[in-house]
Amino acid sequence: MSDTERTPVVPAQADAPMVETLPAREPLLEVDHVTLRFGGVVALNDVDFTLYKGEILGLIGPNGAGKTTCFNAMTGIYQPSEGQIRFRGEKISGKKRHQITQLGMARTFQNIRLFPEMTALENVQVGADAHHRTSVVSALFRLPRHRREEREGREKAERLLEFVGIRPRMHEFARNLSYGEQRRLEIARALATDPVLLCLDEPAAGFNPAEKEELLQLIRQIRDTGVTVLLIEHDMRLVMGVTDRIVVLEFGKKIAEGLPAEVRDNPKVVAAYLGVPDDAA
Ligand SMILES: Nc1ncnc2c1ncn2[C@@H]1O[C@H](COP(=O)(O)OP(=O)(O)OP(=O)(O)O)[C@@H](O)[C@H]1O
Repeated sequence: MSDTERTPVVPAQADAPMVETLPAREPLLEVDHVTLRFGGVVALNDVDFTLYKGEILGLIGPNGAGKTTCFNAMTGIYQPSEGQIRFRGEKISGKKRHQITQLGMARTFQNIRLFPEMTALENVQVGADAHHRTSVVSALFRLPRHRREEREGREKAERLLEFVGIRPRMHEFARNLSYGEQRRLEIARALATDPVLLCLDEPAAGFNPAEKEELLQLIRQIRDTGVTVLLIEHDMRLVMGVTDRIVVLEFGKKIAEGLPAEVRDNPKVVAAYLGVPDDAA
């Protein structure tokens, strides 16, 4: 895929046309009857759903429902025992992590994974470096092309830090950033690979209500630049406020899928969240 097919998330895009609120119905990621077992544990049981281009999809469910396993299967960490996952029409199975990144998928992790001894700027530049084309020779001798890419990478990293709201902290070591700033930095680093799909694994974990609200705004801004977003979350209220559609897992099975209001009123979902037995819901 050429770089021009991607929509980079940088402030230069701020005046780009807004994506329609209604999801475009072009499939981007297809989870096709996926079952995934760990020994005797069926972490995903015939899970089937599609993520459409331009939407914010919430993947929710109580603890142990299979959300992270589903994410890990989508991002190539686990291979499904049965079924398959397609991203932009291509099978994910058998692809290496960097190939999936090159295809345009980026993710953040439930437990923050930054380089603590690098600055915020350097952490983002590492992401942007994935797209550099210069050879080792060019880098070693600092040929003009390499120098230009280095400069562009830095400018892009600065714009991304501005976009996520932590540019004033760009020279700070990642370990010195506040928890909320580190979460934003993770998002900036993921965006540096110019993804078409950004997968966020519980990005609001540990946030207070004000921080959650700010994060929702950031997620909307990301979507408005043309990036499709998949959001794992178990805070139902948070998901309701930002997603176009929601898929609900419980014990590895999809128990509901639909618009936020439909999902919220679904008795199975209410039961799953309140721990009410199915037949009493
Ligand atoms: N590597 C693994 N080996 C064995 N079992 C696993 C592994 N990863 C996940 N599981 C099991 O698979 C099931 C689904 O776990 P998963 O972490 O995907 O749930 P989750 O919905 O992300 O939960 P949480 O909200 O607590 O993060 C659980 O029963 C879990 O114990």
